[in-house]
Amino acid sequence: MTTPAPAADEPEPLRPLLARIWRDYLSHHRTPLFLSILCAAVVGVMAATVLQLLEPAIDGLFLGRAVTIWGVFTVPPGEALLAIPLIIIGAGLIWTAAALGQAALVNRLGHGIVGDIQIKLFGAMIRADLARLRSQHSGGFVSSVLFDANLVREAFTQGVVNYTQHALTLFAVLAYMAWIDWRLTLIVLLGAPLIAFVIRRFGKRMRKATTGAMVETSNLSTALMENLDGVRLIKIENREAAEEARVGEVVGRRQRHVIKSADSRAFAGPLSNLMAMFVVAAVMAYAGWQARGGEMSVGAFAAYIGLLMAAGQSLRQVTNLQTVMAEGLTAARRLFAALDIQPEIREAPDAAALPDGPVTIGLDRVSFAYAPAAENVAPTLSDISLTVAPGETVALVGPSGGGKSTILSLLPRFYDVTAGAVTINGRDIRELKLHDLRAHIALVTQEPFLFDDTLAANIAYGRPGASQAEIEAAAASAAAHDFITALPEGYRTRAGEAGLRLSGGQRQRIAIARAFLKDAPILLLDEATSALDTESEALVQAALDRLMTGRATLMIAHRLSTVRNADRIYVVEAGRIVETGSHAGLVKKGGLYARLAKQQSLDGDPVTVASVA
Ligand SMILES: Nc1ncnc2c1ncn2[C@@H]1O[C@H](COP(=O)(O)OP(=O)(O)OP(=O)(O)O)[C@@H](O)[C@H]1O
Repeated sequence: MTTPAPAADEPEPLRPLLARIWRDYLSHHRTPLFLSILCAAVVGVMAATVLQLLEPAIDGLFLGRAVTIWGVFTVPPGEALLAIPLIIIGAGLIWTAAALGQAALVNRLGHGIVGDIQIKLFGAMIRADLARLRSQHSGGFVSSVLFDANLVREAFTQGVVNYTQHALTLFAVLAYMAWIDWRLTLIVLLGAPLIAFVIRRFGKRMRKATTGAMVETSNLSTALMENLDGVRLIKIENREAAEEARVGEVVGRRQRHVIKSADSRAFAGPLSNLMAMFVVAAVMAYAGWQARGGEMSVGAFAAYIGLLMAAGQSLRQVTNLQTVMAEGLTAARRLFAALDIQPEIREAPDAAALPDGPVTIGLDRVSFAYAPAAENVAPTLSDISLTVAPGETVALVGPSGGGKSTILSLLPRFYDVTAGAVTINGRDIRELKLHDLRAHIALVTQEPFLFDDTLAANIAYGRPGASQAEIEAAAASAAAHDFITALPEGYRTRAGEAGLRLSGGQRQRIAIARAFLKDAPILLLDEATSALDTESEALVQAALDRLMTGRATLMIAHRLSTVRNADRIYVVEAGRIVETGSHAGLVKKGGLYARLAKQQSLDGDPVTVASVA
């Protein structure tokens, strides 16, 4: 239920990670990236440049001296009143244009990258092996797609673009400061590592806290989804308050991490400010003492202090970036780890096409285990052999947990066999194109899944280009047309999570219509009628009988009444086939099947052993 915490302290392979972010995401957007860095550079330099104007402004405007602007233009005393405001407006316009350009470019780039990551992540998730998807709660994926991708964006915007801006501001400010008084600047530079040290310490704490918050966000998303999925159970067991408390705990844990991280971020500011104030005080004392001796003008003094404050600000930003970067890189590591897991069920490079037409299915001495073989643990399936020819219906029956559903899931390669082979027309399915294999199979399960889309789209899910006439013909064959047309919006009625709630039998008939439309030569039925009442079952069974005609059908049924007409019945117990034959033959044999049939007749099942025998 909980997502394993990414190890916060394990060494980060930073270079390959950054190289990959560059290769996979940034390098596709070189021009906007270059432009945004250029804009950031202009913003950075402008911030320092405007501050530097303080010196000529004060000296020119208040003291009426001739001043030199940026060491280049000399302004006579009478013109400073006009020149300096005009220069400030000019610099302000450039600054603003660059800042606007930077924001627009970074927003597009950053969110574009988030989109790229989200699409890639979803692609990897939907192509992942069923075994892997089953082993992880979907809440973890949701939180990764929604939140982790954004952390990477923040690292990019803050890290790449803001870093450039603040680093350049810092560099330009220090250069101006050195230009005004290099000795003083040297003293200031000696104080800088102290501020950096304080900020780094907080950064480390913050990084730890944000890693924790990331894990708890994923747990929260899991808890929320689980509660929505299990809402009926929660209500019937009166567990609302208990669930509230459980989610409250996760929220609380997440909150603690988030507060710690926010505290570190917030405390680092004032504390480094305090340090900066010490430096400013020292500079004031020294500069004031120098000014007395006439070695520093008032303007230069004011500009120096202004620049010093700006330097403190930029230094704080630059040092703070490492926390954002650490956060983003931790998220990137998680994302890349998820993206890098290659599905084990893959198509062979020289996979053969499977032509359309009837097929024969075979299982040839198949063994299978969900987990890697361990001592003293029997595999889920052992030595299973069976065949289904075109037009034949073969049934799997047996006690719960025997392995029937597992056999079915081997055919579309949801899992691959551990030993033996599943074949189609005598050819191992691992040698076939995966797309062709699955295109040859229609699957109808006990609880068919409907998307939150129209009924027409749900029926045509396996054949998106199907015409309305084809959809209606399939629905008619599945005994679904009449109930669909009786709905106010007919085929345009929305079904699925937020749409119309259909009865079990109706959903089943939509699934059968889907299978009719797919018109695949292999039909897999996994307890397709066991959830239905007798009346629904009769309708669905009639539809299924029509669907099975001419196809190779492998079906699982708990109610033996539904397998009575099967060409062959395989009785599966503890992963092995223990009996094979027709209904009548197996009843006569007096083995496990006969016992099951007897049990069901005692339970009032409509088919009794006597009625068949
Ligand atoms: N995804 C899975 N991972 C690990 N073990 C599994 C998985 N699915 C099923 N099993 C195990 O494999 C065995 C066979 O299960 P399977 O669902 O194939 O039986 P079944 O005969 O279809 O049962 P039922 O009639 O109750 O549906 C069971 O012991 C089950 O616990």
